Amino acid sequence: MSADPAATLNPAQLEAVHHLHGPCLVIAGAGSGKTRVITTKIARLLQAGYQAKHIAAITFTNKAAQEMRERAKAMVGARAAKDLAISTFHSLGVRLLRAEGTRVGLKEQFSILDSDDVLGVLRDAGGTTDANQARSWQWTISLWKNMGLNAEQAMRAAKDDNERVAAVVMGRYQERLAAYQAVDFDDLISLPLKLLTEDAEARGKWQDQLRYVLVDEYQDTNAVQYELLKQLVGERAMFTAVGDDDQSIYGWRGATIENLKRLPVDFPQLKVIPLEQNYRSTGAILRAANNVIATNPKLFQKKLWSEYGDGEPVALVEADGEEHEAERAVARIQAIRANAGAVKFSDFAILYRANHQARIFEQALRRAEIPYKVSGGQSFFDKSEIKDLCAWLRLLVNQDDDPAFLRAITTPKRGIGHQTLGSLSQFAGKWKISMYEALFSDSLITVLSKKAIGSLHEFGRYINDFEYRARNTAGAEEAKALMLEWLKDIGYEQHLYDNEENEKAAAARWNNVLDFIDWVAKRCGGQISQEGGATFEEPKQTVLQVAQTISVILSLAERGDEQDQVVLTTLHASKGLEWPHVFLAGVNEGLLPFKADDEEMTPQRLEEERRLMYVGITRARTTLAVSTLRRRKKAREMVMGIPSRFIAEMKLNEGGTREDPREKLKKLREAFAAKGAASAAAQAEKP
Ligand SMILES: Nc1ncnc2c1ncn2[C@@H]1O[C@H](COP(=O)(O)OP(=O)(O)OP(=O)(O)O)[C@@H](O)[C@H]1O
Ligand SMILES: [Mg+2]
Repeated sequence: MSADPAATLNPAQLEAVHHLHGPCLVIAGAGSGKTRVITTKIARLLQAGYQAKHIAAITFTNKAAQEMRERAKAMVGARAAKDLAISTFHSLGVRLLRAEGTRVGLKEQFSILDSDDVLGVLRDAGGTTDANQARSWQWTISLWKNMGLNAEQAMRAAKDDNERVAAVVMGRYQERLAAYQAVDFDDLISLPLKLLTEDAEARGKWQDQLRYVLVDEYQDTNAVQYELLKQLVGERAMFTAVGDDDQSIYGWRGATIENLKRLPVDFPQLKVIPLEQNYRSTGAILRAANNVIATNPKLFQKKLWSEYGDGEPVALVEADGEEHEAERAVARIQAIRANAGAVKFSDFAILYRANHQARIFEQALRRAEIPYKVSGGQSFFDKSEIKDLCAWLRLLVNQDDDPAFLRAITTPKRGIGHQTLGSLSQFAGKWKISMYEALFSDSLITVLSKKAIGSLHEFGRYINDFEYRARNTAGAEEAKALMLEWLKDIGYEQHLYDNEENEKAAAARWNNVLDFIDWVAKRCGGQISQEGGATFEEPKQTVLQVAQTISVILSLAERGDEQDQVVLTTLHASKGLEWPHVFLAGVNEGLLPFKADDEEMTPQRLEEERRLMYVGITRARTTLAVSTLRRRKKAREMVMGIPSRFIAEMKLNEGGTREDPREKLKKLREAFAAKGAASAAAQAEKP
């Protein structure tokens, strides 16, 4: 361990790190080093004699937990770090239930239901096959559970008939979970809470086990999590919580800022420490962030300043549509990398409000051969339907690609069974040829029936025929027609509907397929009509040529250096993280602030969206681009894009020279001293 783990902290951070004998709350803006306080404090606690296993740090996501473990490891060494209990509230809950579940009526082996399982149980409990109905119950019941309500209490709290029905379903749902010996995610918090509240012995044991608790992102805890924390720390109240009320973005999931207000009431000895220096962002970025959040009512007054100077102004990108926006993002990445030395791909993040916004960026990044990863959501190209289609395209390009062959021949199913394919594969292995080549071999008859060979030949002929057509079809419109014909030939749409549990999911997949087809077709050139009606002429390419480039792009992206990738992520999942270069996409009314068509925008919702914008801006260290769409796609239609009110609130044209007051003072003093020295020198020169 380094001599003093806190060597590079400022006095306020040090105060938080060294405050060991009582509860401590660090409340401070983004990038002020709150998480750094937590990791350093872990080292400090070890130094002060705490054993690692007695220290629990609670983070908001598994990823954050992993990162904190890495940081702790670097600071205190792998041995000490191993025993630290660094986890999310949920995984801490799992640990408690695995150890003590029998005390709250669980068998030793209980199961944890994921969201799909829960929907299944809810449909059963509510006697419906309607997935949307089940989803709405799931939502309501989860909120109730997070507020600490049981079914009876929920019934009393219910505001209308819908909610009363939900409360009845909740009762039946809980009965079923008990019968199945299963818990859902919310139970992972509420059952440990019940345990610690009602069982003094268990409470004593765990308070003795986890002697010091640290909580990051405290503003996003919900009521049940807060109660659990209270039970864990008990009267001794040895804990440090850090948070920022301006970054509370999970109100929709039951997180409540009340927890911040309650802390000093429940723990009168609480030491509250503000941090004011930001170590993350340039002045220009910080000013934009401060300006936006200033519009929200304040719980705690915070003034953030940075020593880093103004830096580059925040860039405002105005794009003609989603595709243009993605091109602009790619161009920025390329320009920044070209202009500055040693900029890695992993220095860039593209942030957006909703998952579906990722796809167009993915496609543009692929086209530019820039490695990327979609964090906290599924990549478009990892979706099974897109992988299916890519397998077919790969097979067109190279019939000897066995994995692609296997995927294509089995999706959709065409009555060729596993046994047939197994024999074909063995035969191919024996003769060291590809499965495709094996399929046309005369001696295949020694291992397969005539009927099986007949179906294999049919598939082989189809591939040949498709390849021939792909070789001879060029231009966007023609390409699209060919590909739609192909999908019809192989019955792909039907395949999706046969394999998805509900129609909505199948329709969503089919939509992805159509998007993919459009994307491929556009690359085939010719007369292309752009979003919004403009057309232009591109050199024509055949479908086969395009399939070739796509195959290359696909394999490139898969081989890409795992670490060095542009990050695509939602604003919610970006919390706590930072990148040198951030591109904030789709900053439009309706998208950010997000507003559903049937939704009435309450002031509370708007404030939460504004905090989300604040989170987004404050992820950036060196450059920030905020992008807005002049036109945007809404349900497959183009609508006019209205710049988000948050853009005006950033006040990008104002200021730019506003200095850190301390900097200003220092300069004044220096000027004064210089002046004094000059006049002294002038005096001295006088005869
Ligand atoms: N005293 C310090 N001196 C230099 N750099 C620091 C100091 N404290 C923190 N940093 C750096 O500043 C950046 C922001 O710190 P950190 O992530 O801890 O802030 P935070 O308050 O947790 O931010 P957020 O609210 O976004 O979670 C990190 O790169 C961190 O290493
Ligand atoms: Mg943090």
